[in-house]
Amino acid sequence: EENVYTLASVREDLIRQEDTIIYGLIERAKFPSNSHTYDEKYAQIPGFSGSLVEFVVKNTEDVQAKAGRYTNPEENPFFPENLPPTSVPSYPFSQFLHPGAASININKSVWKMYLRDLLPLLATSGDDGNYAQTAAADLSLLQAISRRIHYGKFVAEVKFRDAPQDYEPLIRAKDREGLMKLLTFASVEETVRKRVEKKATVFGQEVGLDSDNDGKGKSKFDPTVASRLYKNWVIPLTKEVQVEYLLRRVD
Ligand SMILES: O=C(O)C(=O)C[C@]1(C(=O)O)C=C[C@@H](O)C=C1
Repeated sequence: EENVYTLASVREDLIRQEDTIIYGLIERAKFPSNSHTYDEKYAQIPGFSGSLVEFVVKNTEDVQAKAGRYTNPEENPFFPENLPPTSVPSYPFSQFLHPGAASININKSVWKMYLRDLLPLLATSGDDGNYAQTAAADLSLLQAISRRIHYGKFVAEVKFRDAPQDYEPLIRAKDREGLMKLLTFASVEETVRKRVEKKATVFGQEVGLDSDNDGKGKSKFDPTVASRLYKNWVIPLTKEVQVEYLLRRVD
């Protein structure tokens, strides 16, 4: 098999994805809240009903679907309805996941969390007119967060293969609570949260040539937003994906 997933390799991948999410936070924090971006009544785009951010995300997903993005089982669209098929030659992505994985997409929850919970923490209030740029920053951050959360499918498959005898009885009994307990590693979660806050502090600081001033300037965003994002939403939703995946794992 081309792509071998192990608990160590999926955790390494999750660590690398932290960087992408933190850069995404920094890029979005560059803009103020720009509430018109999210206002359905503001946009008035001919032939489209919805907000500017919906317009940008839907249309970008259309283009990326044609370019093959969603043939990779690590990717999940926000608007899977009416997405065009890929128009490029297909790549043989490893079929590591159980086929039930394809029916798991919790991007509706990710979207709601992003608009309702994350943006108010991240963006200072204000309006600078850069709505399209704001929507583009939202899109990359949403995609990074979604990819991380749905990576729970791979984490769960690895855990199942490592200990089917522990998982199978809980799956058959549809014991969500038991599964949640079995897949949880509290100390790993704590390490993740602390590392994310440290990375956010380091990546968000001003870098100058005078080392006396390093880390003294204004941070590009509040690093605790990154750790709160992980603690309150990213880790819980990754675990929800793991439970949903496992419940479909034995048929
Ligand atoms: O590393 C794992 O084992 C995971 O399942 C990932 C993760 C996370 O989202 O960071 C989720 C659940 C575990 O309790 C620890 C960490």
